Amino acid sequence: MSGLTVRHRRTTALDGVDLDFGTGVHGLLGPNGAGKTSLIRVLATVARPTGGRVELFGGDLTAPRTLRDARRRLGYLPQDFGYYPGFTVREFVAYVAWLKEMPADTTPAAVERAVARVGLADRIDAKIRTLSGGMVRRVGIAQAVVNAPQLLLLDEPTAGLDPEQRVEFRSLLRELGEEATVIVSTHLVEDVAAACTDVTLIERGRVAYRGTPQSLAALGRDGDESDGNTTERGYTAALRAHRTHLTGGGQA
Ligand SMILES: Nc1ncnc2c1ncn2[C@@H]1O[C@H](COP(=O)(O)OP(=O)(O)OP(=O)(O)O)[C@@H](O)[C@H]1O
Repeated sequence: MSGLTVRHRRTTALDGVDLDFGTGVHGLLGPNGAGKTSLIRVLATVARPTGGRVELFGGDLTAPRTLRDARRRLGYLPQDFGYYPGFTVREFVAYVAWLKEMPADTTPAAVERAVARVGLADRIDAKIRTLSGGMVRRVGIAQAVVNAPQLLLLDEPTAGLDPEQRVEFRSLLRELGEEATVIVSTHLVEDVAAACTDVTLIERGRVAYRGTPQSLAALGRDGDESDGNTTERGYTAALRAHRTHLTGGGQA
């Protein structure tokens, strides 16, 4: 994407963002309201940019053919994902597969595979309304991966997962990132450190930092240990540097 701009009335959510993403797990970090969701929504083709250019799978997103092709090839877990509580897990994931125009003959096996990947095989025929919040979140991840997407967009996927599930989920992320482009927004710096191949820090609609989790951690290596781990301190240092830069140096 180049010059990507998203405005909501008078708020500028993204302000001329240039980024490209290849295979791997890309973490999007940033404070509340930084613009992470706006970025993911554009890539998921559910929001139209106000300005700039976005290419997905080699085509410009404004072309109807690219748009339709992209929708089949991507997986998306929104922050608040809508589902039908009366559907079973199997029915819901199969419904999403149908929306993505997956071939009917391969759908049942793909649904079972996706549900097994998130550790819900034993609840596949349970109605979603009977599941816990963390399990519903995992159904959200299953529906996002059912079509083995080449681009997987996850907005706060670890919210509501317990620590054990988070650890399992990170290993699923690493596995998915071996073959696909995975973009994951999170507030949890530890998710980034554990699962991401690179990290992009968004602040006030701009890219404040991009690098590996290791290089982000290096920024926080010299800090006070009572101020969190090195990645958290690196995050704070990168944000601070960006804010200083925005205000013309030294006055922030
Ligand atoms: N539909 C909307 N209408 C008006 N303003 C919006 C809308 N969606 C987002 N915004 C504003 O755009 C900015 C960026 O929001 P966005 O949701 O992209 O941030 P975020 O980084 O995902 O935040 P969070 O971590 O809180 O989810 C914020 O100032 C937000 O208030």
